[in-house]
Amino acid sequence: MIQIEKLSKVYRSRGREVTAVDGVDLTVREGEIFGVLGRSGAGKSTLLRCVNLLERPDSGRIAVDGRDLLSLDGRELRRARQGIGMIHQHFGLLSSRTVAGNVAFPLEVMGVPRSERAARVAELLALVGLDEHAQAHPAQLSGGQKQRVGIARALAGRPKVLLSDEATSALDPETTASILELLRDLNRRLGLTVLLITHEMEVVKRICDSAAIMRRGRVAESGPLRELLLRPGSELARDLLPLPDTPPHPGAGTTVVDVTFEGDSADRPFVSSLARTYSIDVNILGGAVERIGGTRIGRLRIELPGDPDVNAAQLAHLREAGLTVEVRTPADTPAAEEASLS
Ligand SMILES: Nc1ncnc2c1ncn2[C@@H]1O[C@H](COP(=O)(O)OP(=O)(O)OP(=O)(O)O)[C@@H](O)[C@H]1O
Repeated sequence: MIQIEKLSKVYRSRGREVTAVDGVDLTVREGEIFGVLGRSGAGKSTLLRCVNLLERPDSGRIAVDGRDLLSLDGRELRRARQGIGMIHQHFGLLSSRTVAGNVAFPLEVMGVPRSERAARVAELLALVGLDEHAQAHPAQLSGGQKQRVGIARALAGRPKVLLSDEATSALDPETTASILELLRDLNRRLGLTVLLITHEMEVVKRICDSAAIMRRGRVAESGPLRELLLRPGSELARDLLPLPDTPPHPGAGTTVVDVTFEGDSADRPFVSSLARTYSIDVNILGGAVERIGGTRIGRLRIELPGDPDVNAAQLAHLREAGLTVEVRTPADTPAAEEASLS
């Protein structure tokens, strides 16, 4: 649904150049929720704003629903933008207008006749659960309600794509959860493709089907969430399923292994199977389990007696059980892990 190829954007001001987006390739499939994660300054906002050409990239290609946006003329681009809604961290509502007036605004701009507008506004407000607040003004609403107005307004042109710029960053955890639930619900009911940017792991964990990690203008890794988490060396797994940093340097005579597994750990008694098969003591150093997209994915850090070279059979045993197995080396220091989202 969204294809981004070799996209670059450089800001130039007062003789200084900042490469905000640096050769990004990204594919967002139709009907999925795709999260771009990264720290402040990573280039997320710039990337998102390039997708509806609020920001014009220096080079690269952006296709939305099969249309190459950079090749469109003014009128065609305006039409294409109707198919791309956007919501913002600070909602961007017009304080002088009522809730209904805010949602009607894009319909007026699109030239929807007055006779049709009221019904469409009512439909949109019902969709986001705000039908009873149509005549309220933004100042009378909570943050969550304001974002619901923002969502209703973004959906006015029946877009296929919704861009979300840190839509829950200004909200408390409970309200965040309800807005994320609404986005998931709209995604399913309307077949809406959602591209969101966030610095909150919680957002990715709760609703994203796929994700990318951005760092210094580049995509460090991207793909379906489940695949990413099971991929050896995954930064996302490191952040989403953190393990304690004990021990940063595996001591001589032991092997420290991070094992990533899917499904209930009870269904996969790999620790006891390993201990039984090789008559060894397996020490569990830490673990994390999360429910992601309906499946449980977990990571466990375990310690086996003996150096890695004497544990070849034991490691093969784990791999044969379909587990992702990563042997910790002295290079895996906390400092190396700290770099993950920077
Ligand atoms: N209009 C601008 N002019 C000059 N530099 C800019 C402009 N907008 C962004 N930048 C710079 O581009 C880089 C990427 O910024 P961007 O806002 O895209 O990152 P971000 O990941 O969205 O971070 P944040 O969450 O803080 O907005 C930063 O170094 C930023 O200072």
